[in-house]
Amino acid sequence: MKRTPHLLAIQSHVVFGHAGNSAAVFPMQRVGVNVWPLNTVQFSNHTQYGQWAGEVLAPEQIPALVEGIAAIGELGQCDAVLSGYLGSAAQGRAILTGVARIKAANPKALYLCDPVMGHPEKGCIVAPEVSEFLLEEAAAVADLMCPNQLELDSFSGRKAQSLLDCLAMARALLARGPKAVLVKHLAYPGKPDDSFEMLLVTAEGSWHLRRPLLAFPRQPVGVGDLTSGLFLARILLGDSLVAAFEFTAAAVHEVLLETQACTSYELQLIRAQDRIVHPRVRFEAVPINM
Ligand SMILES: Nc1ncnc2c1ncn2[C@@H]1O[C@H](COP(=O)(O)OP(=O)(O)O)[C@@H](O)[C@H]1O
Ligand SMILES: Cc1ncc(COP(=O)(O)O)c(C=O)c1O
Ligand SMILES: [Mg+2]
Repeated sequence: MKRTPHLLAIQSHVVFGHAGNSAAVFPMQRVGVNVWPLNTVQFSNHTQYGQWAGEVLAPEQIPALVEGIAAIGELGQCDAVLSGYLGSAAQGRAILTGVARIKAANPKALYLCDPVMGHPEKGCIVAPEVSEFLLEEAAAVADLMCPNQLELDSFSGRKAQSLLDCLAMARALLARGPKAVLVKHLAYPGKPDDSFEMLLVTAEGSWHLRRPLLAFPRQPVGVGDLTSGLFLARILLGDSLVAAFEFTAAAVHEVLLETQACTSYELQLIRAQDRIVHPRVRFEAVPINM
């Protein structure tokens, strides 16, 4: 019988709705991964509501919890670590300590870093030290990185001018260490208005993917977290990087279709759960030869 992979997911938790682990854990479980959620914050709701209650986990708790799993002899079972929104660079460093401990217990374990930096136009920006930490420290350790274009722009210190420019920025990030860079959401002048585009860049090649851009009165939150979680889950389940990329785009699109049909602000993960596992749509990752 094929072993069920185990994945340590270190990101935020919201009591109501879906962001961070609250967007990623259930879909990753639903596709067949044993998820170990380690919640970096517990908030009542995601921050785009403009107000919330709750607390941030003390950074030292992250390696302490990892050590607790080591103490019961289970850490070697961990096949991957996923990290998302960081409250501070200190929290990021605590995650890297945990990653090093896990890689010592299982040298094959993968680390996917989603370098969440928020959207300045939504009033959500991370401290410059977090951006610096992600580029200078996390990128060197991460096996996979999943920025969106805003995050890539922030790493590059300028805005992308074309698709080729996005590709160059993703390649520059790849050169810092990861084996693959998934750009979850492209933005560049001249991008067709009706499409939502993504990019996968590895040492072997680059692939571009288009899916329909859906209209929402308010952009749902947690899409990025859902995207990086499903991408890693499918890799652990044995997909190639390109297959995991195509699967993720299709599954996320299904969730967005359901969310749009319900005119809901929060992602409709429960209603879309069967289609997350068996998306009806398929989007092709097209190789880019430039
Ligand atoms: N097909 C789509 N149509 C319209 N909006 C989408 C679509 N897919 C994702 N989005 C929106 O685009 C943004 C996704 O960008 P991304 O950077 O990947 O994630 P996030 O901002 O959630 O980290 C989110 O605001 C999400 O609500
Ligand atoms: C608590 C929390 N976690 C994570 C996120 C990131 O969500 P997204 O996937 O949209 O980047 C947000 C966004 O507002 C948030 O409020
Ligand atoms: Mg994000």
